[in-house]
Amino acid sequence: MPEPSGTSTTTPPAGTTGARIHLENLTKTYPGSHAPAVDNVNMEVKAGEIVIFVGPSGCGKSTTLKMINRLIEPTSGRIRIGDEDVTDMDPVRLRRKVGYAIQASGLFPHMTVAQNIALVPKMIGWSRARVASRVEEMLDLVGLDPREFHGRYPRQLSGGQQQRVGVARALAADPPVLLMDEPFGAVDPITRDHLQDELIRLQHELHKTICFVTHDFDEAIKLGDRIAVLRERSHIAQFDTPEAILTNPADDFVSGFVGAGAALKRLNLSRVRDVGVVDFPTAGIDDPLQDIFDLLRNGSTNELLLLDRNRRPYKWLRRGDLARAKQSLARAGTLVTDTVTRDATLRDALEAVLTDNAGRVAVTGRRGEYTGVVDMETLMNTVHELLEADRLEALEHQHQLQEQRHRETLLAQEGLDTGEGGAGGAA
Ligand SMILES: Nc1ncnc2c1ncn2[C@@H]1O[C@H](COP(=O)(O)OP(=O)(O)OP(=O)(O)O)[C@@H](O)[C@H]1O
Repeated sequence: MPEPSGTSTTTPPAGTTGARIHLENLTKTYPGSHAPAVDNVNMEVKAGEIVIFVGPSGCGKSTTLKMINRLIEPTSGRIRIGDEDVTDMDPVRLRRKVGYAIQASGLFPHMTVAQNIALVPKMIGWSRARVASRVEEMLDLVGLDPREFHGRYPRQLSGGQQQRVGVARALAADPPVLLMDEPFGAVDPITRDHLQDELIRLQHELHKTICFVTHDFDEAIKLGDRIAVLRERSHIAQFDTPEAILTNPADDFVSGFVGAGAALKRLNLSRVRDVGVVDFPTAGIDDPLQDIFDLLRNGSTNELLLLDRNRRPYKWLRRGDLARAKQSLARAGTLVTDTVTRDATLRDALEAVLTDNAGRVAVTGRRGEYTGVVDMETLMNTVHELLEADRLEALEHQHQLQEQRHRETLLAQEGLDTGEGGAGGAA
């Protein structure tokens, strides 16, 4: 279960979960073009999964995405959402089913945050009261305090906050499907990382079906349940899990996309919650000084983590720091500068651990409260295990391919056609 929400309501919205998307022979030829921009795409996105479209610039990612909510009308082919053929559906009705988030500029600058979020619910005729409460609920969901952000204009928000509002707006009418077109393309790398973590957290709560376009393969690995690597005209080069694409790229085109450093990229596929988060001795900032002294002097530990009044990690305190403490902890210890959540990737955790002097990082819950610690040793062991498992899987796959080829050769010698095709990836 997700941890409770931070600001007001604590129960996640009992909302609509995802619906299957089915693209059948979907084609778009822009007026005046000879060749199609998207050519005969067939793809099934399962209910509740995140599928990422990656591929070179101009290969047709956005066109494919925008045909799903008919911002671009297909030239031919069909789109199904759930059991319904939406190819000819009234676009206003369709947009009730499909939320859409783009880069921050997608917010209307002359409308407040609340007005931006209320847009689609109003358009589809929700009552004023229902819209108002939905706006509050959505702001809360994306981690913005409704009291503070309700009446602000987009220009009064940071890039990351604008992006959160964009996601809130896309989800406001509770659509089963969410389309995201490079939503985090315009923010700095750190904010981007946080927004990605937020999306993962949201998805744990909401289980929407999400199609997400990005240029960034690392982002694809981090967010995708499956990745569609597209070549020109949206032809599917490989459509598979991040693990499969990293360990068994279908061809040179896909390998080129995976790029160097597959081992490091592998770290983006596992999360802190998948490794052993260990307990660490802690004390509260208001605990009697003597108790803290005693714990460090007599206990089995020579270091502890001091928590603030909200149980957030505050300082690392070593036995040697006590000499400087005198009657107060104000000047003793080392401030905690970095923490990770349980949804952070191992890559984020490794980075935090590498920049920490003592080689560990505190893990926090939704409201920043302490939940444990990850250290270098745990990370190293996990990474070795992961890479070894990948290696064995790749060997097994190679072995299977060799056997298949061998079988085909034998059958061909017997004069029989096997009819087995190559190793395709498309659904
Ligand atoms: N409105 C349009 N009229 C004509 N051609 C278009 C139009 N929009 C896109 N195209 C062309 O269609 C092809 C696919 O464009 P699309 O924007 O879908 O690609 P993309 O993969 O999303 O690109 P990028 O990664 O650069 O955003 C490109 O060759 C583009 O020039």
